[in-house]
Amino acid sequence: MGRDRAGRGGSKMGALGRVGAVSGDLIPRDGAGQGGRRVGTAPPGAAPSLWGRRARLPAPPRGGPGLQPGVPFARSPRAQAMAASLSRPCFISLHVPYRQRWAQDLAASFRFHPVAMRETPQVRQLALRRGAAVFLLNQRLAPSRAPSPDFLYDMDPQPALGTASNVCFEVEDVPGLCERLRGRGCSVPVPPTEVSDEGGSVTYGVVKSMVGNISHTLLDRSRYQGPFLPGFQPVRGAPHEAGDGVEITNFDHITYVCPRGGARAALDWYQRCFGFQRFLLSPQERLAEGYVLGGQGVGMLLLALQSAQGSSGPSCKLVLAESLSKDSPNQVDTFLAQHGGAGIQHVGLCTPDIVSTTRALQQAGVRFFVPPTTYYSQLGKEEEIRGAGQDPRTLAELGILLDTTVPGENKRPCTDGTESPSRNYLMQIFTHPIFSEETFFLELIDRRGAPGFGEGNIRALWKAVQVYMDQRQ
Ligand SMILES: O=C(O)C(=O)Cc1ccc(O)cc1
Ligand SMILES: [Fe+2]
Repeated sequence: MGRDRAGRGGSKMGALGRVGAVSGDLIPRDGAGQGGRRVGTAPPGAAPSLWGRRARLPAPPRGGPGLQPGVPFARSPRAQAMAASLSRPCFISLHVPYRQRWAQDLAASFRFHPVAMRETPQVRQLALRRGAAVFLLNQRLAPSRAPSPDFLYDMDPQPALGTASNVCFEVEDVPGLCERLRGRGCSVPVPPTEVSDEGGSVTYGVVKSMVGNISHTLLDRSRYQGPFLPGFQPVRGAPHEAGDGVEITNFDHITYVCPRGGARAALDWYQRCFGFQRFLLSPQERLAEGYVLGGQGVGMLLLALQSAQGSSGPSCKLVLAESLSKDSPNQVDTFLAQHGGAGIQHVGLCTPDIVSTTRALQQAGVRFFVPPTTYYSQLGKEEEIRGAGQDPRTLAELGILLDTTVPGENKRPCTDGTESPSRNYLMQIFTHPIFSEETFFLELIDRRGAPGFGEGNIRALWKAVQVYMDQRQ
């Protein structure tokens, strides 16, 4: 099992179980990181971890699993065993074709900070971080038709266009999980591999999902004390995050576009292979059908699931979208056509202050979808926004959507007879696609007690994208 991935920059890599892993060419050959060295101890003067502190687990949601939006169902013991320790994403990999503009946008406009870098003659990999949200940007430095084995912690999706193709989860037992997944018929293109440098060692493997080009890196970094991952050099002088108005704390959810008939199959796969649990997006969702949005030119099926809240941190939400629309073009079918198949359509970034973050990002040049003009004037919307304690003019000016999960039910009468603001609502805004095609985009989401998704917001997004696409035709 495993393989040597020798001679690639900045780290020692070896097939697991072998003694004397081949050393990488940028690392002094002093034996550090090989057998005999004590792992798990920080080297003297080690830089602080760029991952931030590991989150302490909030208590799991209580009451009626599966009956409320955002609350997962109980798992079968088999799924529970499989799920043992999938964390929320460590990083999401973006791949950009040779010579295409990259990184500048995420760094300059989205205010993600370059924190660690790895370069070989063939590839450059740059980690960009904001809060606990880390994107790994990958690019080839030379043209080639063959898949490059040179991308560390990932596989080469050989992109013809920019794509977000890998989600990395932290797990406790990489070899064990890879073995179990192989036993379930999954393809494991990168078998468990150990990589080390002076900060310690990590083990990772890459498994292909059954959705389009999406793969998952399974990573154990419990024995690593360095700033990012072995093989990466910290980027010096990374700017301080405070004070630019942008507050992004972590990845909230990842939304996939699946081919027709594919969402249910993907749901089954994530339940069976990763032990993810289904949850209802909204109270209107019916278990057997999923969340079907129809009418007014919208046609989409959504299914949602999340990883178990294990010992390794908060869970990861996945939303699976499938087109039911006969109208074309629409955002889901257009994604499939331009992306060349299923894949990650957008990533939701959590913010505790969507107004300030949207404003700061707009000033930095980020373009957002504009909701239909009727959104803020629809019956009851202004009251809903005010009831939530937000200002309708500000939200309209910035294009932020607001949805209370169950309109009307959240208002809590105060003892003096007035109503206090609704407590359970969420606010969202969606960026234009970040690559040159109409495929991958980002979302800001500010959750105020609402763990699910809002029907009004999804409809408004659908329409906003539709208007944008119609204009570009
Ligand atoms: O509301 C959200 O944030 C979602 O992620 C749901 C969703 C899924 C697919 C779309 O094309 C639009 C919205
Ligand atoms: Fe989303």
